[in-house]
Amino acid sequence: MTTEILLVVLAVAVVLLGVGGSLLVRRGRGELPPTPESLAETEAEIHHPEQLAEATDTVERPESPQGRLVRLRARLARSNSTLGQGLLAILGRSTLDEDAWTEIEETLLAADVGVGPTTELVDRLRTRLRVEGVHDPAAARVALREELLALVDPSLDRSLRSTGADGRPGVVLVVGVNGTGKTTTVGRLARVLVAEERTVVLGAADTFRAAAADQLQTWGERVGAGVVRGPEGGDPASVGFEAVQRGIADGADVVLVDTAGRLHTKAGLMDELGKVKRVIEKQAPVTEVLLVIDATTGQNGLTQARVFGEVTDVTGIVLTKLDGTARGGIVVAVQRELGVPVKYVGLGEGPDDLAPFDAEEFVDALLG
Ligand SMILES: Nc1nc2c(ncn2[C@@H]2O[C@H](COP(=O)(O)OP(=O)(O)OP(=O)(O)O)[C@@H](O)[C@H]2O)c(=O)[nH]1
Repeated sequence: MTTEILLVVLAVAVVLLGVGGSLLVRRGRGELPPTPESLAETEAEIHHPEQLAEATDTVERPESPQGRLVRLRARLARSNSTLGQGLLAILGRSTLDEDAWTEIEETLLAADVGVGPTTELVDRLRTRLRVEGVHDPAAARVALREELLALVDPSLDRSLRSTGADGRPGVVLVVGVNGTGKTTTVGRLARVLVAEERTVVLGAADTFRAAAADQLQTWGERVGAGVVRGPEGGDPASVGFEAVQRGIADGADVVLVDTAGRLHTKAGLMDELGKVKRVIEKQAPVTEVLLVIDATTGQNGLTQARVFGEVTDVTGIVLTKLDGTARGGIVVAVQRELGVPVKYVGLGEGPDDLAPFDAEEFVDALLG
């Protein structure tokens, strides 16, 4: 008998706790706790910044993006020592014969610079050293630096297009195959923007991977950014829509939308990304489409770039994991492939290891 009473009390407590918890999560929206029906596709959960600030003890202050590439240049130099130091060693030889130029070519190709840009660089450097009668290693280094720089192209506009018009937030759509570090990049970009004193809302439109939304929520909580997420397997476009709607309502500066990249057929990908963009643009124009590519995947990364470039208007590239590869030349190859600039590079696993890309810093880091 006593056991039965105890069980009843326990059951009542569990029910009360459940209802209380649901109300707590959804407070301020004047709604009842969610029913399975109310978690329909179009329903996205909204996590307000003030709720998040309460939930976390301390909101972090991320490192300013300025100077990050300088801080991280040692990682770039270390992983790409064969490229920079290798080229300098060959150019430092007393005579540059055919074999030496073949070696230079092979070094550039091994670093994923790509056939076209490699031929261009070798031809220009060769002509230049001959015409200018360069013999000493210091002068050869200056010439190499200038030619590498020309390939990376310092004239490209690498600023993030994150400013909206007419009082609406800028909208940055982040696309790419899952596993490239896309979600991590969205979280890191939020930190870059928060460090620049901008307010951010994150949209977890990668509804196919529940962990992606959880990850994003953690990133958001750490910097006090609101996160809009939907039910697992829900409609990514509606999450994007609600994220931008929330950004407008909160007067946020930027909305960053993480998308799913699990689709490998071009038609499916086109349908999905096209729909996300179209639906979002009922609220505000997408100001930037960033493609995330894992630098360690070489040719595979370039193939991905090609496919994404065909299905959506990519306006900027983020190259992740550049600290873990000797293929730094992919910066050149991928820019050529898409005709759009690399805007950020990932150089480590830390939350602030995403650096705004700078052509001169990059080339100087390569040459050590
Ligand atoms: N060394 C290094 N690791 C990175 C970099 N960018 C991301 N990572 C790591 O890669 C791991 C996760 O990347 P992914 O497996 O691609 O997962 P994700 O970030 O959720 O990415 P998506 O699946 O694309 O959404 C994490 O441990 C990140 O810290 C980088 O630039 N350098």
